[in-house]
Amino acid sequence: TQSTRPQRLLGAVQKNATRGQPHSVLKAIDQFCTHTEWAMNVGDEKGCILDSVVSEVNPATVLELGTYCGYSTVRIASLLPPHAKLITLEFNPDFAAIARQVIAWAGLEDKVQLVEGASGDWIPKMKEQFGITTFDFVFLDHWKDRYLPDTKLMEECGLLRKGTVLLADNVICPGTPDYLEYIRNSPRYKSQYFKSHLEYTKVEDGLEKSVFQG
Ligand SMILES: Nc1ncnc2c1ncn2CCCCCNC(=O)c1cc(-c2ccc(F)cc2)cc(O)c1O
Ligand SMILES: [Mg+2]
Repeated sequence: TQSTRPQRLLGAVQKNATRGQPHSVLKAIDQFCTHTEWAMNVGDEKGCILDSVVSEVNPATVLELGTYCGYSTVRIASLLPPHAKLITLEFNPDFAAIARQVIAWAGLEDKVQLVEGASGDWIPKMKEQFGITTFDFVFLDHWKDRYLPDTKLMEECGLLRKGTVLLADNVICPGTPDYLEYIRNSPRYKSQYFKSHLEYTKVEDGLEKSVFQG
């Protein structure tokens, strides 16, 4: 039977990366996606911007919306302080199964809790299920038409505090126009656009960093 792209990506990690070395996992995925098959990981160019924002925030609690194969999960978790926790939500069980193995290969399973399900269902349950009061950092990389409703949902559920940083992928390509309009015009956020390119291409894309003002 035919393998899927995530299965082929995992194979490239197991073949070319060293267990317990997150940077080698990222390098293996980026090489696979550059030379063999494009895949919708945040990639190395936007990944460096992600790294700088995560390092600046130094978060104890992280929420990632949209795990896919776990590339950005590994990227973020490898920068977290010892007792920090990253919760990542993935809707697609096949993607989640691959991501678990990629995260394990990087040796980061103790910092990561991968939850299968839709963001809209899980965001209201974060406090009771995981003992989270608020998130220090949120990476939005799931369905582009869920960025806005889920941000409003996080506000309503009291998951954001003064200073929480939201970082949104793909605000240009595929694009999240309603989210950008809201977040850039809301007095409750201070936003900044980081111009970059769609992973592994020359197409323009970028990340929007927004700080919740409380
Ligand atoms: N927990 C949850 N709740 C709701 N939805 C959930 C979810 N967990 C997952 N999903 C469902 C997300 C599915 C993947 C989202 N990402 C994308 O759709 C995406 C697409 C491109 C792209 C760009 C140009 C092209 F020509 C083609 C594709 C690039 C990217 O960086 C992308 O992140
Ligand atoms: Mg993305």
